[in-house]
Amino acid sequence: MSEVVLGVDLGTSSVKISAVDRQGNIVAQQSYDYPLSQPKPGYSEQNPEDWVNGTTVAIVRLILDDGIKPEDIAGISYSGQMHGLVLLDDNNQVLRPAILWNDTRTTPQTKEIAEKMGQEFIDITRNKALEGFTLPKILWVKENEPEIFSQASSFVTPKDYVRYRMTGKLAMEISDAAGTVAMDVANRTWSKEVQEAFGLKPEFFPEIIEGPEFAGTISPKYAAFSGLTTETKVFGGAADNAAGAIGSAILQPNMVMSSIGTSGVVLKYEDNADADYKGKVHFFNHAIPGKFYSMGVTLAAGYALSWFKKTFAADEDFTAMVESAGKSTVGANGLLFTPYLVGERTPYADGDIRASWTGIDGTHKKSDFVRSVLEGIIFSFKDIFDIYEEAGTDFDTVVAIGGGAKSPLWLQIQADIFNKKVVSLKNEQGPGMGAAILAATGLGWFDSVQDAAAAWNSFDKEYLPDADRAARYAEIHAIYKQVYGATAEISHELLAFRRSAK
Ligand SMILES: Nc1ncnc2c1ncn2[C@@H]1O[C@H](COP(=O)(O)OP(=O)(O)O)[C@@H](O)[C@H]1O
Ligand SMILES: O=C(CO)[C@@H](O)[C@H](O)COP(=O)(O)O
Repeated sequence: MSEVVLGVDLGTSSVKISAVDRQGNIVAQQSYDYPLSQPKPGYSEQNPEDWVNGTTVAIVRLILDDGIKPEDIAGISYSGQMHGLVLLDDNNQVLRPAILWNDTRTTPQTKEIAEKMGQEFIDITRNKALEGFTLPKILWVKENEPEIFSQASSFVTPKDYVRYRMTGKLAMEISDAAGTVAMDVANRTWSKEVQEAFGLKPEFFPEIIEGPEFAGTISPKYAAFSGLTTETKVFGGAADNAAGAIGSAILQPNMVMSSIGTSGVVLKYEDNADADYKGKVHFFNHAIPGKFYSMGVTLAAGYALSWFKKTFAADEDFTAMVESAGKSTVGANGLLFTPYLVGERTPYADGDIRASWTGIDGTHKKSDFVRSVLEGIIFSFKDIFDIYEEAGTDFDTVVAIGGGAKSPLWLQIQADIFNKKVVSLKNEQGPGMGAAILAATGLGWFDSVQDAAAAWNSFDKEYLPDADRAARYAEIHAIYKQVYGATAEISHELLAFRRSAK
């Protein structure tokens, strides 16, 4: 077999590794699931050791089951779930479970940041301090677990931790560093203002590296553990959404990415740091050196569908359950679902909002409920599209990626609700492909990330909007938009009631 690169996509539900040859073909793929721990309402944690073990099992299977020769693996890079806090001691030992991107315990810390730094925080980090970002998590540990924080000497985000375990070298790649909201995004450095305002030492912040930058080789210890050789070169990688954008060739402002993973994301490529969305969407450094991207996030997208399946259709096949929505109608016969199962980010930065069904009728069938979930998730994406449209941005093509892009019915629902052309990839592994592209660029197989993304681009089927369905969806989306305001107070009271339970 010829040379390959490995793209390691460290998601929230599983790690998926794609072996990609020099022509951009995925020659083998392996994945490994790991659990999510939700010990209290709003909490979401994982054990970093599960990421390392899952990654290692998938690599071992690529070697033993798929016949990938270790000496043919020229390079490895990563895509990683963003914002998770992995706190490390002096010896780089993990001090507590990682606090993830969808953990919303940090509302007091987000208020503290806003009160202390106000507009200056948004001007520097280009983001509002939201619950999911890493800085509020750091402050939460500092305030709530001082004995643990006193032992902390550094921190990293999830895929940067896995890369550390594979190479022995600690660093943070820039698109994930931006997602900590402790960076001066336009100047591409850690922000001294943020460090001083919150009493965090500069040494606490690891070195920042670029997406395609060489980060080391596989360490002898990890080679013995995994079967890899110490010749394999390792490169920085990207935050999963930046990697997804690279893997789906979102390289021009007329295209957006729609990703349905555990979270949901609408992402736009930004050539420079000029755009000003006033903190309504996130704005981060890209893993393409010198570039940026903006995005809005639905906290529970694929998660909402998986929750529905686990709770109401545990014995059904996933694909069959999703396709049963075809028996319902546009608008699920008047049943509306909002997907705020773990709070929301965009457009409502509200960690305490919760999901709802409105309009349940005695005639509704299970297929209506499935369809309402699929539609509610996409209505929430449409809210993000509306922010971009209000800001005067225009685009004509949506590239759909993530586990949710496996369903043709859901892709058509996206086209009809967005009223735009939706394009799928030959393989929905956008982030894994993005990670492979960063390794290929780092190895010098291509002159730039853009060249690699264009060469390995694998657009597949197009889904065009139907004018009648799009018009019906526009009517229902206008009703959907009223649900947040109408349910927020009740939702907050219910959560307070739940939290007060002994
Ligand atoms: N056959 C399917 N049709 C539609 N959606 C699916 C299907 N299988 C899985 N999914 C959705 O894909 C999501 C996982 O996507 P993935 O991109 O793997 O997430 P992550 O990167 O967060 O681990 C699940 O939460 C699930 O809702
Ligand atoms: O918090 C965000 C982006 O800001 C999430 O998109 C995470 O990056 C997790 O991604 P998935 O596991 O859903 O791919």
